[in-house]
Amino acid sequence: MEYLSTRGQAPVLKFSDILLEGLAADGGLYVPAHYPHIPLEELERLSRLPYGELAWELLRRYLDDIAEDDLARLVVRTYTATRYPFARHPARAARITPLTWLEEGRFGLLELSNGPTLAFKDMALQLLGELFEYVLERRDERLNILGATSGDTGSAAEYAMRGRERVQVFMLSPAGRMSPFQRAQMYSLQEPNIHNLAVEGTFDDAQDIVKAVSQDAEFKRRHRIGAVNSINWARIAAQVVYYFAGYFQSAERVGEPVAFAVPSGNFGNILAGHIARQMGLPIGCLILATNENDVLDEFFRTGVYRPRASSETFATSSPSMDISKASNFERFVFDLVGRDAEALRRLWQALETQGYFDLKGTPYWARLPEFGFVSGRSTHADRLATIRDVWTRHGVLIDPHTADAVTVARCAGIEDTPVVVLETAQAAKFAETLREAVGFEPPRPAELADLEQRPQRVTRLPADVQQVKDYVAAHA
Ligand SMILES: Cc1ncc(COP(=O)(O)O)c(C=O)c1O
Ligand SMILES: N[C@@H](CCOP(=O)(O)O)C(=O)O
Repeated sequence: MEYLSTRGQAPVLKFSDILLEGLAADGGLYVPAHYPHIPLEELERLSRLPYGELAWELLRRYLDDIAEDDLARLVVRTYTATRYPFARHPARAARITPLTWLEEGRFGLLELSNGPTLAFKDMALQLLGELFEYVLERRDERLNILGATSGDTGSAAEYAMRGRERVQVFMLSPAGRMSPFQRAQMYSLQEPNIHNLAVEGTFDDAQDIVKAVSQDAEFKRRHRIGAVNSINWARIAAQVVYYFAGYFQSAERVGEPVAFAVPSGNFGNILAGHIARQMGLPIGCLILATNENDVLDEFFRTGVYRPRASSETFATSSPSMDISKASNFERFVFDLVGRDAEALRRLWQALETQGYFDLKGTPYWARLPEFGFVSGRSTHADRLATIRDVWTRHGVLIDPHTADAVTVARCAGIEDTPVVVLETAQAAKFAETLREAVGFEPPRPAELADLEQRPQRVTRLPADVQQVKDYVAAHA
């Protein structure tokens, strides 16, 4: 498989190169030259495989410059119940992403947050840890990973990379905008290859810094800068797998449509659903849910994409989705404009010069229904009411991000297909909001009982590209 940049002005590369490259040299994001199509009879066969084998079958189509046997070994050893032990019902942990029906056959939760950091980011990042080590060892290279987090990517990346000899992680997090549990997960890590930098700003500021540093070609080359955010295509590829796993658990028959509801911020999670759909998975529709930071909902309702400034980005009770500039949206728009890199560049130029683009009235907007998106937003009051309702009626505790998707999915009025909500984090990460909703704190795994009491290690920095570069240069 060849990979090209959405902006069309960077070299075409193979998978192992883009794994280490992260952001493309022209500022775009790497995408595969095509999405492999999986016919119905092949879907039937895949539906009978355990998660690890399913992952290998799908990933080998994208990661095709890694020897198939080696990839099988890396993938199968990643997707085990030992790495993803925290299933709602321990007997179902072997499924890796078990489905919990709230209404049998009609409305369910796909558990994606049973890994070490209790968020769906572990689904891809545990594999990325293995892939980085494999490729770096074969090339005898090292990598300095620069990442940005709104709360969950950071800990998942750090847990996956800690102690790995050839990798250092520099993770920017928005100071004061994550839950105490999320902060403690990252800042309590003491491994010398982990560097936590609390930036005075929002997630978008942090992500802008990551992109600015990555676009300084000389700095990137000198310090061998790589990415763990969904900038990195390997993240998206690994996330595609759980749509297949969720589909096979929920469809009455292979071939029948299923809708997926996805709590969204940086657009990586739902982009993976879009790709699964392009590959032939019978996804009826993709229900995109935002919190009060509703830039993406605005686009799907009006055709206007208007990223907002940090000063207009609210700190909400689903903090990991406090994002107003969705990085991966660029990959979707690339498909929407018929993979025309020049058209894509014109739209991103408009973002630079006028702060928005408007697709209403264009042929692109007319094509949008083909892609099956439905969208909606949720507020603090909605998420509290939903958490309370799901607990009272079903005895199931959900986290605030999942609650946003449940809220929006319930309003979407989909009656004719099962609806599967992606459960992106465990309630334990957001104790304060859960207490407000149901009156008690959610249980957590015994091994994390003292998490917030552990000593923390973090460096505070202003949201300034040069200061981040200086820090990386001094510690890389
Ligand atoms: C718990 C949780 N839910 C949902 C999201 C949104 O996912 P995405 O940024 O891929 O749209 C995030 C952050 O990425 C998250 O951490
Ligand atoms: N919500 C994320 C933000 C980063 O998204 P990513 O998927 O691009 O890594 C987080 O929790 O950090």
